[in-house]
Amino acid sequence: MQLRLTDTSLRDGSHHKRHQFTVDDVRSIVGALDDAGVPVIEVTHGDGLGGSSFTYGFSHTPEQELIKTAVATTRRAKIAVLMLPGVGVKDDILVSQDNGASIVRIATHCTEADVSVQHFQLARERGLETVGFLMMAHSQPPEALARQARIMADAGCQCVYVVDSAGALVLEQVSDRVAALVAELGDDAQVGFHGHENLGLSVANSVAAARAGAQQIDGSVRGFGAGAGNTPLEAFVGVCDKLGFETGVDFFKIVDAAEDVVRPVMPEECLLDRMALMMGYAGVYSSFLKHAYTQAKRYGVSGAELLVRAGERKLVGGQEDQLIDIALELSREEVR
Ligand SMILES: CC[C@H](O)CC(=O)C(=O)O
Ligand SMILES: [Mn+2]
Repeated sequence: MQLRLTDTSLRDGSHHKRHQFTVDDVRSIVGALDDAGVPVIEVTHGDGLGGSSFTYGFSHTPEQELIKTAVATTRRAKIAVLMLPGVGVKDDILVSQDNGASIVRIATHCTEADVSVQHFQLARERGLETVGFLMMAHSQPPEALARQARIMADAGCQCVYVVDSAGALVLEQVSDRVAALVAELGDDAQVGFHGHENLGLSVANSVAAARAGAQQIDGSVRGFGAGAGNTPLEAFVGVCDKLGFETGVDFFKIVDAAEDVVRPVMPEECLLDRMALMMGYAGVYSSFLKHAYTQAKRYGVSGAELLVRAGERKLVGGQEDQLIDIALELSREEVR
């Protein structure tokens, strides 16, 4: 069986690098991944088009410069961009297309697919390939996710992803969700899976997704992504070789790219440490990790406790400022 892989290190990894990618970083990573045969490479601010802001963190280099560089560097791989409606706007999609991106991935919280309808319609009218991201997929049962996937597919989405933003899903919880989408969408759209490593299961979960019928799988070379990182793409490629899934990616080349090209661009390795484990266990959006570090340090409270409470509050993307509220709550409790 054929799987189409997307590398997200130059988008999800942007969270880990606090959005400080340079043109040189993009050139070297895209060059190496393209050479290894990775078919799709995503390049955008970590929070998607338009994400460079006080709330999410300013980009070192304007994302459209990074997208242009990726397009100029790649020989075979398609360049994808991610957008969260409201963070970015439709014009951002059009500018990205003018700069050579050919796939647009629209991400919504997994109960809010209806906000993506106009973006899918626009993208298809303009001849872009479309992907939908149902984020925080652990928070909804399979049937509810499938209903949201149907909204995206009817709007023109060609592949709907089960997105384990918190790295909280465990094996059968992945296959049940993927299978529900496959049953709902049939030939109308493909199904994909995007994993995070917060409970140490991203590769196994991606295998579970593929076995349940997912045809597109995300990963990031060296795991370079938010939280404990994404599915390490080079490991997943090796596992696919062993299991008979065809990816078209050269294992030896991608292993070299991970070590020699991607690792030097990373500020540090993505770690499965206490904070990351709390995210997976409590079901917290992986991109909250750096914000949680910042607020825990600023208010002198436990980052792990902060994340557990963020999970209890069921925070979704865009509610980063509530981490300040929780940090204040914790510091008041400590004073008592
Ligand atoms: C802020 C967007 C988010 O990082 C998208 C994503 O990769 C996820 O939800 O896992
Ligand atoms: Mn992610």
